Amino acid sequence: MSETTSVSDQPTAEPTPESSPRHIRIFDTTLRDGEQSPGASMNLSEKLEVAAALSDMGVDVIEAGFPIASPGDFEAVRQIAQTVRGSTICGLARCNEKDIDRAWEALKVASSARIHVFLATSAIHRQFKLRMTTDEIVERAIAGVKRAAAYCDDVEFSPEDACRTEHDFLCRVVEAAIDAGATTINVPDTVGYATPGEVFDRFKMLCDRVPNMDKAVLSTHCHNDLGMAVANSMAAVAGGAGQIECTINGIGERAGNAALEEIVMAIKTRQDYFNLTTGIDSKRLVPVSRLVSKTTGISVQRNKAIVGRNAFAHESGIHQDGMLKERSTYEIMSPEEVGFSKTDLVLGKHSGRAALADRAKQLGFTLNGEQLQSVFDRFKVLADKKKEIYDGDIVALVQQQISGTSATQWTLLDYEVTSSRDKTPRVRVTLGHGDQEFTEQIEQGDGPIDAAFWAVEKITGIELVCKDFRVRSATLGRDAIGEVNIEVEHKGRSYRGVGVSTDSVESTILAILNAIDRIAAGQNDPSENELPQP
Ligand SMILES: CC(=O)SCCNC(=O)CCNC(=O)[C@H](O)C(C)(C)COP(=O)(O)OP(=O)(O)OC[C@H]1O[C@@H](n2cnc3c(N)ncnc32)[C@H](O)[C@@H]1OP(=O)(O)O
Ligand SMILES: CC(C)C(=O)C(=O)O
Ligand SMILES: [Mg+2]
Repeated sequence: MSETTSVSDQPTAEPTPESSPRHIRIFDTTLRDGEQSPGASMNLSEKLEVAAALSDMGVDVIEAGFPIASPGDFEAVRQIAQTVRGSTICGLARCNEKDIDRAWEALKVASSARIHVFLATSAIHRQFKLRMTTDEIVERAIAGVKRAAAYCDDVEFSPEDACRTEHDFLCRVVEAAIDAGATTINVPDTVGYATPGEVFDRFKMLCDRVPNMDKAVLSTHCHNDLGMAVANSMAAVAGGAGQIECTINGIGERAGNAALEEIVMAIKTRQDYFNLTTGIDSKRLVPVSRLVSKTTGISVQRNKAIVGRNAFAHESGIHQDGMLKERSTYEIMSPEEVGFSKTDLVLGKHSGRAALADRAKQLGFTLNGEQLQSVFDRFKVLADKKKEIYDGDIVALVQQQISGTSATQWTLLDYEVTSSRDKTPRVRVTLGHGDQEFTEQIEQGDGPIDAAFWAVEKITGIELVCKDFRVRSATLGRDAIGEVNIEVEHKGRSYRGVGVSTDSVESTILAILNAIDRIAAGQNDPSENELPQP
């Protein structure tokens, strides 16, 4: 590395912003649009818990529901308005008297309340859904905003489907809504159709063309039908928006809304580029994500940005090696920043020695080069069989190494077992000894384990009396490692053996071979062979 380069240097964004960052309001609509996700309905106490968590996290505005929708929604908005402090509480209303009156009825107890009035403006919605002319839409929008403004001074107006609305008409409606008292103008991409370039142009167009645009905050509300909700939200901000509407985990109607955690971390991580800030405590993102997932029953996909289980997990050896040397090689933000406890170096078939040695060390084992190589070779064989390697797997592999199995003179090359309820088990075992191979196939014994004993005895010519046989699961999961511990008697002396594998027959054969190695080495005191604890 050259003297002038620091490890924390990221590629420089152009141009480098010099002014102080612009604050972006975070408007969370998990409890309203998020709840519109099929199957995501929440009950009153769940909504209260989520609202409190959102407020604690620093959300500026919480859209708590759509009070006219049902008595339950009304009560949830009312109780959230009554109990949650620190955030503005908002309720949604169509552009009609009943909706707006009902919304205010629920919101009036809030210390800071907002009525959010919406009316679609696009030609498709005007013609087919509302069956209204452009003049009627403007008139209705004005009347709705005025009614809301008579109740409270914080009124948001959304021209629904704004991103498919003709520019001229959108400007006309927005100007009229601001004149009528709207303090926030939300420009939704209701059907997730827009692209970032188009969103930027539309917001810029509104800033340039609507004469009273400076009297209201512009807001963005993007849906994720084409997977562009977050990118579109950021484009809106670049075009002049000061508020972003989003939901935890990106839940919402159809493919969902822009994900709050992604927006917040994009702003935080790329402050060098965007020069923006939010009031969100990013350490709350993972806990709140978990809460919403548990409450709605909508699980978070493993590879979900920021809050997914894999978001800070690295499995590849090359990445893990880089991470162990310097974390910024493969992490653009720290897991602790978003509320995870730590980076997860997952051991699996793509891992290398550096990560294996590191994990063994964390588990209390310091391996020398030879030991590491031996454990690594068996680790790779195991990793080919198992999807995930748990800490218990590593402990078992290292213990096997320390207890001397690697020095075996007999090695298991192959085996095949056939067993059924009524028939005598059949086992074929192939062992290696030096550069020789020996295969024995027998049909004998009470079960596959017994048959394995017979086959190994036959090949090695060493007679064994099994005094103790224990199998325990050394790890978790259905594909857990089975650790077999045996005590055998040979010529009046006792010997122990241990074997580990995901297959209990294989663990048994490995344990027998381990005991046979001890017989050959004269290690007949079982107490000496006890496995060291990590
Ligand atoms: C883009 C969005 O996310 S908008 C919010 C969507 N969320 C929801 O719809 C969830 C809650 N909704 C509900 O519980 C119900 O739809 C209710 C209670 C609001 C209304 O129920 P209903 O009175 O039975 O009406 P329904 O839902 O069948 O149809 C909607 C009506 O509202 C009208 N409407 C739709 N948007 C608006 C609006 N912004 N302003 C005024 N009227 C509107 C429609 O034209 C239709 O009227 P019509 O029956 O005269 O044709
Ligand atoms: C109510 C409005 C803002 C909405 O959810 C949308 O247009 O997607
Ligand atoms: Mg929406």
